[in-house]
Amino acid sequence: MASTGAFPTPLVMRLLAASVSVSYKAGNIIRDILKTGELGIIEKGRNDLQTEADRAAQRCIVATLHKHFPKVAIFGEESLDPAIRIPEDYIVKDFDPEVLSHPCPTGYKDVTDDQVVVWVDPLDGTAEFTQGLLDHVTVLIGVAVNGEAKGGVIYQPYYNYQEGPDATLGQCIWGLVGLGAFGFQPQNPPVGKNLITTTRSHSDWMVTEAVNSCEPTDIIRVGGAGHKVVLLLEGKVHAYVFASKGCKKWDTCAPEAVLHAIGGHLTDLLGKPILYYANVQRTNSGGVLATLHNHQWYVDKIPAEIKENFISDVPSDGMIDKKKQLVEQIVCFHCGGDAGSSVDPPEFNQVDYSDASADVSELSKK
Ligand SMILES: Nc1ncnc2c1ncn2[C@@H]1O[C@H](COP(=O)(O)O)[C@@H](OP(=O)(O)O)[C@H]1O
Ligand SMILES: [Mg+2]
Ligand SMILES: [Mg+2]
Ligand SMILES: [Mg+2]
Repeated sequence: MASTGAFPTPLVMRLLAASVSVSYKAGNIIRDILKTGELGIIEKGRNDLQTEADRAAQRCIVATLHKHFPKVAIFGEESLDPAIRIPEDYIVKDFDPEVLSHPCPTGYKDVTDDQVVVWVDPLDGTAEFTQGLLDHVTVLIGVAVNGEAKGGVIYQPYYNYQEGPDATLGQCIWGLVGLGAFGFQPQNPPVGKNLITTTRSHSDWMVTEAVNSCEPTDIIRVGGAGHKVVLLLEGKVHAYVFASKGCKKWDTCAPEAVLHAIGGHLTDLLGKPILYYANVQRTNSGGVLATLHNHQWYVDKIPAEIKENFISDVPSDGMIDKKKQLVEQIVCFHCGGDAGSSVDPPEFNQVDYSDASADVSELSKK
């Protein structure tokens, strides 16, 4: 693995490099499962589906990152059956050389395991995936540092799929706040329009009302938080407005980091930051608002009657630490680390690594 001369490669860069590499594998797994036609759909709740592709991709990503970074807290969307064994080839050994070729921004050089939380959405846009709207699907791996979204990987497994059966599928976008974002062509949205994207499968009157209050010239209803942020990155929309508590931390961590890395913003509807500490509530109770430019204009456009239905992660007195104590106590999962950790949050997938015998112990050393 590359390192910076006599100094070991900093944790954040290694995490991002491993996340980029494993996102390609997760994309392969998703495409292979779709080809079998056996999606194994489970209804987790109302309008909330899980497929075998969600399950398998999460196993691959979490097992890989856990193997390389055993002391980092990793939270995935899906609750998984711990009895299911993970195939050996799900453990990806590579660390993306392109990521490692970049210098680590100064602020991350001393970041330690306990300051990092990884948020994994193995397949964002599941509803659309089951309906064949494949370009709405992304794999999201977000790296939070001290509770803030800083690094992100957005892998699009079906990028290019309109080009026909011989096209090479997939695009990996990644970014780190302070370094930049890579793997796509940044574009500014068209002048003289106000294109707003929002959910296509989780809408209600408040979602629509909030979009309308932002004076859209066009409304683009598509699936996936990751996909909607890609539309922002590519200059296809001006804002992503979602007045709902339906998105979770794994939906927004990676997209927020990539967007922020090129100067954009992803906040709640009140314009307050979304927090990504290990013990923060999973739900984005403040809704989601993302833009590349003019963020405050959109915050100001959301009517007070809508805003009052949403609760920021950051309390009005700005005391984040106090708020942290108020959230439901969830003991963070530090594999092989903190001996006091006895309870896994329900969202954390409990995986069986016994078949995953790839020897990556050298790589996890600092
Ligand atoms: N009401 C709701 N219930 C459950 N999940 C919701 C939801 N609203 C949004 N989400 C989740 O937020 C993500 C983006 O939603 P949307 O595509 O509607 O914009 C999706 O992630 P997943 O597809 O990873 O589950 C979706 O499931
Ligand atoms: Mg889901
Ligand atoms: Mg999602
Ligand atoms: Mg998902």
